[in-house]
Amino acid sequence: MTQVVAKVYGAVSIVNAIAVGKGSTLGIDTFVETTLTKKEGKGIHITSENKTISSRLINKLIENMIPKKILDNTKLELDFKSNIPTGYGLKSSSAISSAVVLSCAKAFGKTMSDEEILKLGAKTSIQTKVSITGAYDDACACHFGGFNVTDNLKMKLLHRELAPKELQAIIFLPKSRKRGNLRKLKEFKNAFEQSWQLARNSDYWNAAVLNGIATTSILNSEPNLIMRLMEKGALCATISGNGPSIMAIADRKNKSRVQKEFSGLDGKIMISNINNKKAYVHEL
Ligand SMILES: Nc1ncnc2c1ncn2[C@@H]1O[C@H](COP(=O)(O)OP(=O)(O)O)[C@@H](O)[C@H]1O
Ligand SMILES: O=C(O)C1=C[C@@H](OP(=O)(O)O)[C@@H](O)[C@H](O)C1
Repeated sequence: MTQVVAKVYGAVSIVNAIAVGKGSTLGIDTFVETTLTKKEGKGIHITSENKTISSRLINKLIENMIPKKILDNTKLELDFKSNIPTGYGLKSSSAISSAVVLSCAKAFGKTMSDEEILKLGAKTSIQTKVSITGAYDDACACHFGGFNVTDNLKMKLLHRELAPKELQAIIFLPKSRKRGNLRKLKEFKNAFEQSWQLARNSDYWNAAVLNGIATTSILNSEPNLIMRLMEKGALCATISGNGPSIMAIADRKNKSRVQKEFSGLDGKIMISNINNKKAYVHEL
């Protein structure tokens, strides 16, 4: 029996990649932890906090990695612990993908580069329709932490750098989980291209504000909220990913004022530190 544990962190968006195929992201210290047990036998059994779940994404990742002949003679048990809310734009799917690939590679003695791990996750997310572009931007931030700037269509990480670790992400999770019409994002390519160019030049806060004004306007959210958060001293504010979460980055001095802006709204508030740590895996 082999047992391995992989831990991968969460992230927020700076620039949504759907419109122009290029994105930017920032690591935060939410996480997904996978414990993989490999035994003699057959079948894949997935649990999340001890409840059985089914996941096409996870099954497909394993199928894409491990030859059928080997899988037919191996029993795999994967248990997930996660504090990343799923389906809010906070990168749970990218974190899960990296955690599965990292743990399978370790358990089966497969040497994979970071790029191979990330590309496999991105390709599988397109294959299973979990993402549109492959979300290579999200995958990089979950895997490496810090700021990341990517070309998702080429699956290339163009730049990454550490982020100021004293800052915090203040994240609002609206009670209504409705997401807007994503096809509309492509009608405003110019705004996203400009926003990505700012991120490419390491001007992340302006990039995120422009992304925030564009995404809130297009996805029927509240552009005014972005302005109000900025007035309260946020360094930036935007919808994260396709939403519906809204994130603001602030220093500790302005955190409470920014947080208060969310407190009258219907939903939950989450505070997270910035993450610059890389994902990791080890054998138990
Ligand atoms: N804990 C989990 N267990 C299994 N699958 C998960 C888990 N978390 C996320 N996923 C996968 O990720 C998808 C959510 O992806 P998406 O809608 O892009 O939101 P997010 O921004 O959280 O990544 C889920 O539908 C599921 O396929
Ligand atoms: O489907 C995709 O390719 C993407 C989905 C969005 O993220 P979420 O899945 O977190 O909403 C977006 O931010 C990312 O740049 C690309």
